Amino acid sequence: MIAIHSVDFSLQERPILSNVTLEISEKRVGLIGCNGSGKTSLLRMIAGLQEPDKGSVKIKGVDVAKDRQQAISTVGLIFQNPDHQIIFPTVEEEIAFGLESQLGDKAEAIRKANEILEAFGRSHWAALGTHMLSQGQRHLVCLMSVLAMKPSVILLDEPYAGLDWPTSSALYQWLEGLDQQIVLITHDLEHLRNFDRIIWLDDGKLAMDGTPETVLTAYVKEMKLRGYSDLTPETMQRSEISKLGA
Ligand SMILES: Nc1ncnc2c1ncn2[C@@H]1O[C@H](COP(=O)(O)OP(=O)(O)OP(=O)(O)O)[C@@H](O)[C@H]1O
Repeated sequence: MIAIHSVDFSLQERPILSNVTLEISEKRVGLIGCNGSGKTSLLRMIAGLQEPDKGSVKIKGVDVAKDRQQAISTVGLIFQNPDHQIIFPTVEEEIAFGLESQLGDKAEAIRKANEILEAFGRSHWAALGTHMLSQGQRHLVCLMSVLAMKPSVILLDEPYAGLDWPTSSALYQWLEGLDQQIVLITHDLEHLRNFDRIIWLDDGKLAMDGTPETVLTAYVKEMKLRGYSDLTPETMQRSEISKLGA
């Protein structure tokens, strides 16, 4: 469903993603890697918010960077930082905004916004100012805004960051029950144990791609190796990742 072909992307002449090719049809896909390895950049590309310098990203055959109208109803991205997403003064307006452009009906959009608020036990938030909420609460508003629109692909960048334990558990169960395809970035590997596929990015390149058992095991081993040693070029050479051909 998601076809990423030979993608290169640089910022200020620094390579961020190099020759990334992936065909993703699995329902639950985890994206892992160290800080700065290019995970968010790749997710933004799948959402069509960033065009690659070279190569293409298509969902169901649609080039998501070129056909924005089609992309908006197909794919939803929940940003790592809610302040990059929230634009409206109240929670209800924020959630209803995307729904209104999707449905073309304000009253129906407001009804659906309140439906999702109720599903998350947050009906009392509807009239609250978005600026009055904590960072974790604003994150939940972003999640509800995207989930309410039911895109066929949902992209989540660190969705559990900043959420308290009950909200995090509720979100986990909510995501498990969704029929949509999910691509999720997280540093909390426990959330990925039941996933269908894990993609590991390292320094903008594909390091490993496979089942959680294979990839998470290799990743943890590599991270321990990096954490316990000084990362000289020699230790990098000896590390697992060089054996993986990354
Ligand atoms: N606007 C920007 N200008 C310049 N460099 C940027 C910009 N945005 C990201 N980068 C760089 O691109 C690289 C990849 O960033 P990206 O956010 O994709 O990594 P990430 O794997 O999601 O990291 P994290 O786990 O810390 O969220 C980083 O080295 C970062 O410094």
